[in-house]
Amino acid sequence: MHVKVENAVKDYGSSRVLDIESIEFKKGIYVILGSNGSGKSTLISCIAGLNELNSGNIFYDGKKMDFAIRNSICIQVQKPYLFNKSSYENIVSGLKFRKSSREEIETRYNKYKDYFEIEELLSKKSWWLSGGERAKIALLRTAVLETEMTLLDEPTAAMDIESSMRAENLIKDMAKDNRTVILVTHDVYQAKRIANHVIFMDKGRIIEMGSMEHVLNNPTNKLVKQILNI
Ligand SMILES: Nc1ncnc2c1ncn2[C@@H]1O[C@H](COP(=O)(O)OP(=O)(O)OP(=O)(O)O)[C@@H](O)[C@H]1O
Repeated sequence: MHVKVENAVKDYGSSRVLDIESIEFKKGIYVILGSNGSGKSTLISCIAGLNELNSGNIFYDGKKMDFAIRNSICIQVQKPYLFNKSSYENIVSGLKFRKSSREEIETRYNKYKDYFEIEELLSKKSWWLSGGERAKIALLRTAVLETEMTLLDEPTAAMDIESSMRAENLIKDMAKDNRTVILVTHDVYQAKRIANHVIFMDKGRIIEMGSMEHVLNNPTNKLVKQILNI
């Protein structure tokens, strides 16, 4: 899906939290980095249609948001809510909500369940899971939907190193077949490992963007240079 954000402004009271002239997302993994409060979550929640811009436009393959587009986008928010059901029920809950057939649910579940070692978690009610365990179940619930565009807000923040690596493999697979992933993270190393494109934000604005390779080799912004340790 080709998403174009134009002249996007979002204000909360008198404070402007998003002020973006233009940005486009096509296929691959786009990683958004930036300090706390720089507008990363606001941007992706506006793209997902969870939040409204005060002014500006977002076009999806040249069109405005509608029901079909909404169904081809999935956002995993920073603190995903899990139902107080088994981990299995949580993983397939989005598919059930979208009225997938029983066969489809089983096929998708089996396709994704081994990205993490979740055997022990399956019988547990989600409310008893640790933070990292919940993060794995949430990411699987997002992955099984196989949406054309997936927006992820710090999905690995609570995971241990090995689990983060597994999650990164899953995220790479979410961007296969010309699909798009937009990942918000504070982990520059993670960005270096998996990003095709990188966007740096500061105070609601984009201060640097481009292919990962280009930005790594030719950062122009002083803050970006510092973050990348260049
Ligand atoms: N509903 C709201 N009402 C008022 N201010 C808000 C609201 N939601 C977000 N903000 C403010 O908007 C700014 C941008 O927030 P946002 O969550 O997009 O930042 P972020 O870059 O994702 O930060 P972090 O890295 O800490 O997750 C922050 O200053 C935040 O306090």
